[in-house]
Amino acid sequence: MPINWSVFKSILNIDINSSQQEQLLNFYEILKQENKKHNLTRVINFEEVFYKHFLDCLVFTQNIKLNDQKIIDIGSGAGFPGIVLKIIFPNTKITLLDSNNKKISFLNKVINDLKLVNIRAVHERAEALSRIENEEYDIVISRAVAYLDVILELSVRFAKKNGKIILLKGPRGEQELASQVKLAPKLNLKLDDVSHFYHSEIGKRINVFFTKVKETPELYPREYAKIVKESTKNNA
Ligand SMILES: C[S@@+](CC[C@H](N)C(=O)[O-])C[C@H]1O[C@@H](n2cnc3c(N)ncnc32)[C@H](O)[C@@H]1O
Repeated sequence: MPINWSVFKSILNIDINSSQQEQLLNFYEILKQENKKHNLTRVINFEEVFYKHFLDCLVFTQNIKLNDQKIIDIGSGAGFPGIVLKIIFPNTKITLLDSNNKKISFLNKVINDLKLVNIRAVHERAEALSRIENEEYDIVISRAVAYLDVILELSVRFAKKNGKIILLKGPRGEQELASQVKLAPKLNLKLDDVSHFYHSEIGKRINVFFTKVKETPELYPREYAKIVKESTKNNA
């Protein structure tokens, strides 16, 4: 089946050139190949990867202009959204973070094979790395990593003052939103926008945008076990 690249424009108003198309195809081939060994993603049929990974990762760019920002993708997994963002917005500077070394090896292979620059993959936990890379990023993004209040606390310290935290969520995002009401002010975050999107092939997406208004209190992020325990209690 021929690939309908025009949907980047028609659905998301994104212009994509032939070298970006080639990079996405190469990314897909590496993913398919390595998935046989490492079980990186459930979604592997090309059409599904095209809509449910590539296009899905770009929906939020309708709400924010990407150019040369410094971005960290927490829990990047097989490179979503970080690798897709690098291909489509090559001037961004991207850190891909994951606590699973198998994912980091895969991400390094993609970076090398596609000859991507100004992008690195780091094997570490978010709560540990954010104490080191404190307030270094313009944008902190993640997709499908944890419940909304948990990922918010894991993200917050990475963001610069006035930096953005963007959570790419599925249909359950709406219900998870209640968990930010008490937490966001403690983290010095302001909820900017909750963006609802639906497309028959991509599905229902809820993207949540925060701005960091002041520096992060020393307490945060707490130990992972504590964050999850409180989240479970609050969201029971
Ligand atoms: C369900 S996968 C999602 C991967 C990718 N973002 C996507 O949307 O396909 C969640 C990833 O987050 C990573 N992860 C979970 N908790 C983490 C933490 N505290 N620090 C860094 N990575 C974490 C896991 O290793 C896993 O690769």
